[in-house]
Amino acid sequence: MSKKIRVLVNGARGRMGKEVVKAILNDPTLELVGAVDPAGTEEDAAVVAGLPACGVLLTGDLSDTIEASNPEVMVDFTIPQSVMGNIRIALQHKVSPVVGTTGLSEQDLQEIREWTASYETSCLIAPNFAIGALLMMRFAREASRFFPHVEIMEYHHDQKLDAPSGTAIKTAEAIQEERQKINQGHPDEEEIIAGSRGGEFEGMRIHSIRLPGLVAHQEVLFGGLGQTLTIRHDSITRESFMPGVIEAVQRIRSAKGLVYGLDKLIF
Ligand SMILES: NC(=O)C1=CN([C@@H]2O[C@H](COP(=O)(O)OP(=O)(O)OC[C@H]3O[C@@H](n4cnc5c(N)ncnc54)[C@H](OP(=O)(O)O)[C@@H]3O)[C@@H](O)[C@H]2O)C=CC1
Ligand SMILES: O=C(O)C1=N[C@H](C(=O)O)C[C@H](O)C1
Repeated sequence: MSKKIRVLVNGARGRMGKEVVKAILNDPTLELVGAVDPAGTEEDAAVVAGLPACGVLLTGDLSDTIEASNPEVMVDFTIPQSVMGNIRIALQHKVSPVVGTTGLSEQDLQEIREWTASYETSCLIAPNFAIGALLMMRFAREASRFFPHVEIMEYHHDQKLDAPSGTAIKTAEAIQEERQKINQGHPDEEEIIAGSRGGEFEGMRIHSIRLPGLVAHQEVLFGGLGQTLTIRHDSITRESFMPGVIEAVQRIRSAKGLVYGLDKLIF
């Protein structure tokens, strides 16, 4: 059997981080070598994730942990405020980041692109790792050729920090690349309550719903003459993201520079 890929999980106590720790420990091609979260509690990462102990303890400092554990890949599910710093630290150590954390701007992506070039290390930024969500984005892009009038509704749990979701932004970008430019809605429409029409992206409206009980869901709604088309994806549990995360970890070291979107790595 070929050598296992050495992986560090950043944000290992979080909702996604715990799921990733489990997925890595259950995959025979991967080895968990580090688990970072700010409290650095020194608890066993597997126990925190609900499995029997694996011997990897939670630590608090990313640089120190990279130096001590020598990972090849860092999986990052942290928070929008810390992700840029984390990516830079990983790249400086020639560790490839596989990043699920959302909230990155176009300018951030450009900066990461430059870092990957100067440190000669690849990096994946993937706003969504669920294969069904990638297909939803692809189908939405295709549909927008025939239905240019579109609104995006994204639904998430109420602990989410960023709005709109990374997936909604990526979907809007994909549609914008494909459809003819149009102005949607009535030219004289007026918002009686500010924000009622949602966020605006290149003439498209994005609506962000936050409620307990939700995980991650999105509808792309198209309207045409006498008809509507709805393309919907639901992540019912966070396990939905794990096959994509594992594929990404296995493939990122063979990629070059910044890869934006898991579709670019696997389709
Ligand atoms: N791409 C995808 O497919 C998906 C992306 N996401 C994205 O992943 C991110 C995480 O989501 P989720 O797991 O729900 O969030 P959580 O809040 O549950 O987890 C984030 C974790 O990161 C920790 N953290 C905060 N700052 C740092 C830091 N500097 N270094 C290391 N760890 C840190 C937090 O610790 P503490 O609580 O102590 O601050 C927390 O344990 C979000 O941006 C979300 O949008 C989520 C699902 C799928
Ligand atoms: O915060 C989440 O939960 C999710 N975030 C990602 C996003 O912003 O698109 C992916 C998924 O929707 C879950």
